[in-house]
Amino acid sequence: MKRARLIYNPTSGREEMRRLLPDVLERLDRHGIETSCHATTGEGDATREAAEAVSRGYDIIIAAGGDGTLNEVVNGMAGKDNLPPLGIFPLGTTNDFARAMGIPRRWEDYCDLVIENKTRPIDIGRANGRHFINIAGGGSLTELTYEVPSRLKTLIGQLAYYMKGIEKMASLSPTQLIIQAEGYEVIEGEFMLFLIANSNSVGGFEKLAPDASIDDGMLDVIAVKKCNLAEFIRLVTMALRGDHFNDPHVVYFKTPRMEVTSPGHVLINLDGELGGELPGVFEILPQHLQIFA
Ligand SMILES: Nc1ncnc2c1ncn2[C@@H]1O[C@H](COP(=O)(O)OP(=O)(O)OP(=O)(O)O)[C@@H](O)[C@H]1O
Repeated sequence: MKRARLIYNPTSGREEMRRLLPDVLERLDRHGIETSCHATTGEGDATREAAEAVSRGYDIIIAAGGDGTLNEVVNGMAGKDNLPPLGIFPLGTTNDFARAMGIPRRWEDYCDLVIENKTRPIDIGRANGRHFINIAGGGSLTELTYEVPSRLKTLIGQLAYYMKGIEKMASLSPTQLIIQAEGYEVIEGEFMLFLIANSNSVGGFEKLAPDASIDDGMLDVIAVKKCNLAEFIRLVTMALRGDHFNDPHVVYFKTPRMEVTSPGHVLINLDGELGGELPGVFEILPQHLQIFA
């Protein structure tokens, strides 16, 4: 018998996990996976539980919830030795990461992947000691993810980000950044934002970093140089189609590690959550975690 720990956000996805729980547990148990559960109670709880599950030597950890819960679970696990593989039941609105990994929508299909032990290694990003799996970034526009009220988010999903984004563009301002990436000369200048992608699915922009691969040991960095509102809107439209790489405002490169500093006050966004502020050291932990996928 294997032992699994299922950490789920009971409020995610119209409380879907509560409904599915008996069937999920029964299916796993029938195939030799004895699963105990923890319903998260609020911020930070999933991180504590995941760290505890690693220490207690569970064979499998499963995170059920939105990207927030997943990020918390990864933060509880990453950096430790002897990590068990991680399963993901995507229950949120965007589920960026699960989409990038091609995780099946049907819970039955996903349980079967866990039962058959189908895993693949993934890179984990680290920024000033905290971890991210999808994307990190900074600059005024990346701050909008904290400002979308969560009730609005669940009501109308991704549209909320775009609405807030349009509202925010009017007050878009550049920041002075110094970017020191391993393998490159120092880049210094005024930027609208910088994004560091680990996977290639970012808030509906599937073509933002089409080359980003989850297991290549590299971060894909996209920085947008100072431009006016019209130019920026044009760039966003181009980015939806993946045509932004030839634009003179776009700096794009891959690196395993980089340091970003600024004389200004710049917040760091990690997987849509607030992750401290610059200066920041961003690095990749190559193939650090096994995911059922
Ligand atoms: N019982 C709970 N009640 C309220 N908030 C919770 C609870 N458990 C966890 N949380 C918090 O809710 C945050 C968001 O959760 P999560 O991302 O799983 O759900 P979501 O908002 O449905 O997903 P998405 O962000 O994709 O819309 C988590 O980061 C966590 O801090």
